[in-house]
Amino acid sequence: MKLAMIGFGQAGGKILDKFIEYDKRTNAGIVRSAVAVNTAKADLMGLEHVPESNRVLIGQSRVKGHGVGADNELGAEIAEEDIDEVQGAIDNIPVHEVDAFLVLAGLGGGTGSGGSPVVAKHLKRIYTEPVYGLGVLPGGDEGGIYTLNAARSFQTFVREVDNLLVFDNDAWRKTGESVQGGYDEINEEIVTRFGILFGAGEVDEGGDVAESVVDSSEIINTLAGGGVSTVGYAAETVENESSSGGLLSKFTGGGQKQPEDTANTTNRITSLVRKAALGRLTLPCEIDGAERALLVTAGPPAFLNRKGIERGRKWLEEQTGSMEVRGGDYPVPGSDRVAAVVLLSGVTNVPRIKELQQIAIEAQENIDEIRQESEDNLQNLVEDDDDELEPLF
Ligand SMILES: Nc1nc2c(ncn2[C@@H]2O[C@H](COP(=O)(O)OP(=O)(O)OP(=O)(O)O)[C@@H](O)[C@H]2O)c(=O)[nH]1
Repeated sequence: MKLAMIGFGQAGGKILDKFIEYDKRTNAGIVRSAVAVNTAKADLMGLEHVPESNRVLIGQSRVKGHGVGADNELGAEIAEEDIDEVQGAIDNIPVHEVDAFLVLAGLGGGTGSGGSPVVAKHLKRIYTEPVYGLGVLPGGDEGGIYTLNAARSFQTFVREVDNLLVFDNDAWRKTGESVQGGYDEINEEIVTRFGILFGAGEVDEGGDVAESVVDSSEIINTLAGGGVSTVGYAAETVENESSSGGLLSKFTGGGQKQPEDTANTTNRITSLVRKAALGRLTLPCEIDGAERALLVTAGPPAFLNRKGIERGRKWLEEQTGSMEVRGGDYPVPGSDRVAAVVLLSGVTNVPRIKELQQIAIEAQENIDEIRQESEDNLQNLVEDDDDELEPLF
């Protein structure tokens, strides 16, 4: 499926950069256009793959290219004020060639957290293509302001997009390591999962057509209906004689596909599907209650089969309780891996989201209290002033 990606803020830009690199490396053909937006000039200059002409610096008159310092209200204000500059870059996207927009951002900071919902709303008003979000939640060790920003931005972002795909940094940091230490690895995890998912709908017509190739409309239908989505992934290395790599193949007569035992193929796929759905999800949650799901099995065509997908799909239906579970192949002839990617859409039983919502409610109550307090103080001041004025007359 072809996407127009808009990376907002530092995290959004870096993940976008990684997506382009993945696209070049794997020939997946998912990034049709890429635009990076930021209030910090240094972050835009640090990007490697986003074309320079598609890097948009906003808020120059307000923050002079230095970022908004985790102030997401300022991030949102600037995005609104400078939306024409963002639109200027989007105008260069051949929108008739894309299947959807994907707005990427870290929700804990200021620029991406505040700006991404603003841009998503704008895109939805102008274009008929679906607008998805890829929102990154902060690590628990990053401090209160990041959590509060994420709590507020999450609520707005999920409302503005057609579906919010979520990645939780907190669930992915290694024990004893802060998130900051491992962004490169984390970003690689993000693009692998979402790359296979979106790449599945982008198989060349002339290429290897497997028994049931995933179509981009199946991805769109799984994401339709809104809400929050999470993705699971599991992979296993296989001895693919036709894999492009491996000097050994020259000597062993590589290129001849070894017919695999069908039962083996089916069993491998079934267990990969279980590992993907029950292992670490991009946003950890209970999988029962997911409204819709999509299963993609990727790998060399000789290692994919319809029976494996059918079994995996049935198992997912039982586990999620959903009647809308789609599934299909993503043939990658040169690969030496078989992978299962499970997209769970419309998930409701998510502890991290409940925690964030609670934080947002408490913050809102505190804000009301603070406002009330300052109004009372103001009133007292006025009354005090009145008291002081009276004796004069
Ligand atoms: N997964 C991932 N998360 C990141 C990365 N960089 C930053 N983050 C997360 O994103 C949040 C901070 O957002 P940034 O994107 O750095 O901030 P910003 O949107 O540029 O906003 P300001 O710096 O405040 O102007 C934090 O919660 C980080 O955990 C990254 O490369 N990968």
